[in-house]
Amino acid sequence: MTVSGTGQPAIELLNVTRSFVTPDGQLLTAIRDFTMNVGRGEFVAVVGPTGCGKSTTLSLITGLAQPTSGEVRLFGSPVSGIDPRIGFVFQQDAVFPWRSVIDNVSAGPRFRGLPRTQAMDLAQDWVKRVGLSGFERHYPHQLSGGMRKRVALAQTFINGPEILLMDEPFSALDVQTRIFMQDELLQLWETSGASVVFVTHDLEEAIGLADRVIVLTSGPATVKASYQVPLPRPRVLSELRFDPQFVEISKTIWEDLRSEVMVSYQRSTLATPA
Ligand SMILES: Nc1ncnc2c1ncn2[C@@H]1O[C@H](COP(=O)(O)OP(=O)(O)OP(=O)(O)O)[C@@H](O)[C@H]1O
Repeated sequence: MTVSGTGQPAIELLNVTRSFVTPDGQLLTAIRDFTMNVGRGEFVAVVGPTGCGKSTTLSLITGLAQPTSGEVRLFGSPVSGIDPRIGFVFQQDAVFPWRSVIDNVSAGPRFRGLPRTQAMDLAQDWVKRVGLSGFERHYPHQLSGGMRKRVALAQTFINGPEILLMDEPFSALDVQTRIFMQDELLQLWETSGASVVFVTHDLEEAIGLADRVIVLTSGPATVKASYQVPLPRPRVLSELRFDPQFVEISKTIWEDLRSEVMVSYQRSTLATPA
């Protein structure tokens, strides 16, 4: 599945800088001279200190934000507007609270114009794939956090995204549920062929899931280092954390990440009023 570094990349950020004017009129540069690419079918995790510019990077890929300078390309063409080939999963569940599970999962195909019966059949299949058979008529408030996340995954994968952007999708879940969801994500992704950018604060999660881990500097974000993860697939995250190779890679990347986290922490401490 992984085609890291081969062929035309799915995503390219070329010397991208993105600045904002803050509410008090200051110019804030969130990312600077940022260059990275994601191969077709590659799973890339992005880690960096809090507030360094990870979400800004994702919004540039979506086309929701434009670079101040530099260029963002998808499959070799400049990003222009929202691209239907992109799917998103965020920390907050993007499920419709007033719709049942099956209606949530079928929403994408229905919006795309698929006839109701076909959309429902497809949704039924995805509900089954994410282990929610029997819960089709439940509403989001009747589900656990993990189940709602499964709905969000089905809702996204049903549209066959070529690019999947994930912004701390599992961070609100308890630790055990998170590990199961990570395993489920890998199973769904491995048959999808999607190119993934997965933003997380959790280094173990990044290494367990990804083909490559990109470490960002404390803001303004730029790419500090990129690590290939040589762990074989298929992977089972619930077992992987005790693998000596996994522990070794974690130590190496943490050495790099720690110094950036320290810079970020010291800045936030200095910024705190006495
Ligand atoms: N629309 C905006 N206007 C002004 N500043 C912004 C805007 N969006 C982001 N920023 C600033 O840009 C910087 C990077 O924000 P971003 O959300 O990309 O970081 P992050 O790494 O995703 O953060 P976290 O780790 O907390 O999720 C922050 O200082 C943030 O306050």
